[in-house]
Amino acid sequence: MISVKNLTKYYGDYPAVRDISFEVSKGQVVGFLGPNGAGKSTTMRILAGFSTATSGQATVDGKDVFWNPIEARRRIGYMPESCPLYTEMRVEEYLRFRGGLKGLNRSTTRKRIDFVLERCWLKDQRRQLIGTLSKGYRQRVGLADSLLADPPVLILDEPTAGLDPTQIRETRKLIRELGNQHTILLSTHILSEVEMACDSVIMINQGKVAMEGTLESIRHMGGNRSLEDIFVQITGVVD
Ligand SMILES: Nc1ncnc2c1ncn2[C@@H]1O[C@H](COP(=O)(O)OP(=O)(O)OP(=O)(O)O)[C@@H](O)[C@H]1O
Repeated sequence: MISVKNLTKYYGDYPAVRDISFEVSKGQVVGFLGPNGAGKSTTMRILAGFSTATSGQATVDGKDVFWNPIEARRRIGYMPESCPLYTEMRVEEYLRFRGGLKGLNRSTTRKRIDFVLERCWLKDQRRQLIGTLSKGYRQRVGLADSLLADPPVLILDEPTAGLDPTQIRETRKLIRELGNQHTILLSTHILSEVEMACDSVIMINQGKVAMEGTLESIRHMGGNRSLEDIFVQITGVVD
């Protein structure tokens, strides 16, 4: 469903992503795991069509991200790390606006808004100004937006960052449920999140894929140690 081949991205002279390749199969929830600055957001932004690559290939549902960007983007719901929401709009108004941008007709937009407001626990906030929402609620609006057009692929960049423990738990549960209908690539540096929400893991470090596989196979490759121990060894982060 997502295929990345030899993807490289330089910012000036700095290689943020270095020749990475990976595949995400249909229906999988995959954790994109790595320390700060590993290149997760950069890769996700490229996949979502918000940034160019220096070289390499990427397809989403068979559509080339660089050569067929409109078709590729139609298949992706992207939630960036900090959602660029319009603070002067009300939640429902914003989602209606986004539905229009995504090419949904009015009746589909209406139905989908009701669905995503319910799914993302936003029914009581539908008429609230986005600027008056707390960070956690803004994250929910970002998630609702990514689900709006019912895309087959969700690319979620640290969806639980900044949430309180209850919201984190609810969001992980939601992601798990969404995994029944969507292929999901989810970035995080929270290891327990991967263990709770994901089928498999792609670990990246310094712009390169360091290890990938199911949680079981990663633990096996790492000598049956915990995911945390393996992560610390790979990333060289010391307690
Ligand atoms: N627009 C930019 N210009 C220059 N360097 C950038 C830019 N965006 C990211 N970088 C650099 O590229 C590297 C990878 O950044 P990226 O945001 O992809 O990492 P990340 O894995 O998402 O990190 P985090 O977990 O902290 O969000 C970092 O060293 C970062 O400083």
